Amino acid sequence: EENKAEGDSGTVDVMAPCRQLLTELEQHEAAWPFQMPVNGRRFPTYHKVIVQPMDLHTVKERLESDRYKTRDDFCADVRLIFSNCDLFNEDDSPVGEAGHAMHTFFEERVTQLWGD
Ligand SMILES: Cc1ncccc1N[C@@H](C)c1cnc2ccsc2c1
Repeated sequence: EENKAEGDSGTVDVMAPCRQLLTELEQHEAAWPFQMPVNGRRFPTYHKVIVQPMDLHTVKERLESDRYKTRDDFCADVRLIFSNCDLFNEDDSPVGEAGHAMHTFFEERVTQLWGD
């Protein structure tokens, strides 16, 4: 869906880079723990510790339903995935290591795309 902003040459899709970056995150080899919401039955303490769960599928649904008005809104939800991961998982655990790898990759791409 095109963004409503009118440039001089028609609409400008300001969220296109976010969709591209989300696809790269989904395809990353370390994305496996973050594709879908954490299952509370498999991890009964998770929702006691993590007050705002987030995952890549939820980010995709929000992006596709125009819930993000700026790229900062998008980045804040993606960063929530990694802060939740840091809080619940040991650094030297498989999920913890995957979270660090994904977070490093994400911040490097944010700098390349938006360079601020
Ligand atoms: C990101 C995260 N944080 C804390 C706990 C879980 C997870 N991920 C889930 C998908 C997950 C992560 N690892 C395993 C291993 C067997 S089932 C399963 C499910």
